Amino acid sequence: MRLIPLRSADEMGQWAARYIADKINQFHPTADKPFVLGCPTGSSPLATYRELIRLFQAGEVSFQHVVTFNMDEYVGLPSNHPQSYRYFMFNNFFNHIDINHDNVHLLNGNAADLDKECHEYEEKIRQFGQIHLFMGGVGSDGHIAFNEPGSSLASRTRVKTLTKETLQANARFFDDINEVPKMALTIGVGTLLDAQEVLVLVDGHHKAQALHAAVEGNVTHQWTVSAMQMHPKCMIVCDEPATDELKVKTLKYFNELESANIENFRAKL
Ligand SMILES: O=P(O)(O)OC[C@H]1O[C@](O)(CO)[C@@H](O)[C@@H]1O
Repeated sequence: MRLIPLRSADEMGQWAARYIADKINQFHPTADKPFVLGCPTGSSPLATYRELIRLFQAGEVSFQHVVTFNMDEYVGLPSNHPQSYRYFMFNNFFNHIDINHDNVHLLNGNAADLDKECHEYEEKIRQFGQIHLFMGGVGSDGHIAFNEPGSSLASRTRVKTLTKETLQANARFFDDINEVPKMALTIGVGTLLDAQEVLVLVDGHHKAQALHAAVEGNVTHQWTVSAMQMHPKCMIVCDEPATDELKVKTLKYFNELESANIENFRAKL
């Protein structure tokens, strides 16, 4: 696991966007060989999407041959609801880049048969072989995608009941906490572990315990982000407040490991 300790959420966005753009460009995607990108929603990836749009506008990356799979979606929100993850993705990202909308895959939280929807989603991912890079955010309870505490670390895409902590955290996006859907469709921890590479964004003091669990804790279903310790290629990008619960020694170790890469990245900004 790599940990990239940066200063701020904006800097995280710049790092993650540059990383994703470089991966796409190095892959040389074509219609027959698309780059498959996994996408999260929420506040964590906003700066990354903003920067990816800027890189696209600057001609530094194209999404013409990129296929996307989103991590999760609320159950029961109309697809044009401003808080639906479909709306979020088009509004914050897809409408501003050159992606072919046929290449966009989102879970349908209004499907008549939700289990079938989840099963077919896994099947669609399999048809592309593998997700090349899955970006994710983390909840303050350590959930990755909507894999809440207690989720099987072998889980696949399925329906999940959201915890009270997640409902409270996401209430800020709704007028009233009672409007937050209580269930979601989410890829599983196993789905994420199958990706070739995972990039996790962790920002803010309220995520400090989750970051501690991810980096210094044991692998446990109580903090599903900790399963990323078992991934052969996982990079966690964080800001300063998120490191509040890390041991000084841990932070020093990762700072030293990544200092040349971070200096190099800052020099190019
Ligand atoms: O980024 P936020 O809004 O803090 O939410 C944490 C994560 O939990 C989710 O809401 C569920 O996957 C993600 O969208 C997000 O990355």
